[in-house]
Amino acid sequence: MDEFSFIKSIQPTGYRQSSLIKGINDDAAVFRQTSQDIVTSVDTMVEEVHFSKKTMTPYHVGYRALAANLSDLAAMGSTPAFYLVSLVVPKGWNKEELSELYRGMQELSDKYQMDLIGGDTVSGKELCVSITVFGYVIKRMARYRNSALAGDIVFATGTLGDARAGLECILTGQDEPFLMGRHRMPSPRVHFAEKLTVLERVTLNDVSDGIANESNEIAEASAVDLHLDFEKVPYSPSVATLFPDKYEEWILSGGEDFELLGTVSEKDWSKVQEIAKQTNTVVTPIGVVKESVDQEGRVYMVKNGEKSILNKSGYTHLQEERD
Ligand SMILES: Nc1ncnc2c1ncn2[C@@H]1O[C@H](COP(=O)(O)OP(=O)(O)OP(=O)(O)O)[C@@H](O)[C@H]1O
Ligand SMILES: Cc1ncc(C[n+]2csc(CCOP(=O)(O)O)c2C)c(N)n1
Ligand SMILES: [Mg+2]
Ligand SMILES: [Mg+2]
Ligand SMILES: [Mg+2]
Repeated sequence: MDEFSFIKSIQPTGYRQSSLIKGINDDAAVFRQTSQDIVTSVDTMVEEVHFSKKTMTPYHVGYRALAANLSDLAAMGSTPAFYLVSLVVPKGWNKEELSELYRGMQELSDKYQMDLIGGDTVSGKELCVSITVFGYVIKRMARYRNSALAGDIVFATGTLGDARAGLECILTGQDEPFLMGRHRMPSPRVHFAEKLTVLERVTLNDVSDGIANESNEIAEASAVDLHLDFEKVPYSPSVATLFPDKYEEWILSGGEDFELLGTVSEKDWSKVQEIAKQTNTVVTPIGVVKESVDQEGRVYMVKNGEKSILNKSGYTHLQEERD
């Protein structure tokens, strides 16, 4: 297989998005949009950083790579439309493995009616999958991290810490299909976030690094303080049972759960609950937003009756170089 026969093999047979003018097979893709705002983002998965041959099959790599990008589109309240895939392929990856990687992406893109409209394929040392996504959102309705206000309820979707626990199960050979699935095939909260469009204001951030990070990003961007209650943070009982010494850390900073952390006014909380019900999403209130006296924006967490500052923590790329 060479670069060009590979590209031919992954070319879609048809496109779904009516705004697409030119897809794969020219120097670039073209789509036209006049009535909505366009949301775009890119996230990358690298072998030995985000996955290894031991932790994921090629199918999982494709699925997880697109899921992480869809999670950012969800965190902006947008509807997914297009994606482009940039691949660095090491020697030793065969055609079947690459087509499995695309099957993983396709499973999710079919679910959300997305079109694959381009990419790039080069050879290199480690497998690296970089996906660029585009989504649409009603004009001026994109959901930012800077819109939290004092009095808001802080909420989280799903359960936190599952992906980190799932990774541990995979690495240590414990057969826990649910947790392993949460690591390999996370569920971006696209439908839930889209439906929140009916709300005047909601603050959203997706949980890629862990709520210790993401809550601080909301607090800083909005210049408010978030007061979280540790006892309310949702997690799967099996995580606590299997990893009694680790689960408290993992639910705050395990990362890779691709759930949503948000804030919304108290008056709209019942609507959020209703939308959660409609979209089969579990949503849990975990704290409140208060004014920040010095506008710095901090996160406080009450645990065992004691309140302390919750600092950013979790996985940070480039850490060694900085130390
Ligand atoms: N190399 C880069 N060049 C330009 N902008 C970047 C680069 N890396 C990150 N950014 C920008 O920095 C901001 C934060 O990016 P970050 O990747 O932390 O967000 P995220 O995708 O939500 O988190 P994660 O990568 O953990 O999923 C985004 O606006 C992103 O586009
Ligand atoms: C084999 C293997 N080792 C370690 C990890 C853990 N890990 C890698 S990146 C990341 C944070 C999110 O990264 P990003 O900021 O790029 O979204 C975490 C928690 C893994 N998934 N696989
Ligand atoms: Mg990113
Ligand atoms: Mg994000
Ligand atoms: Mg991201």
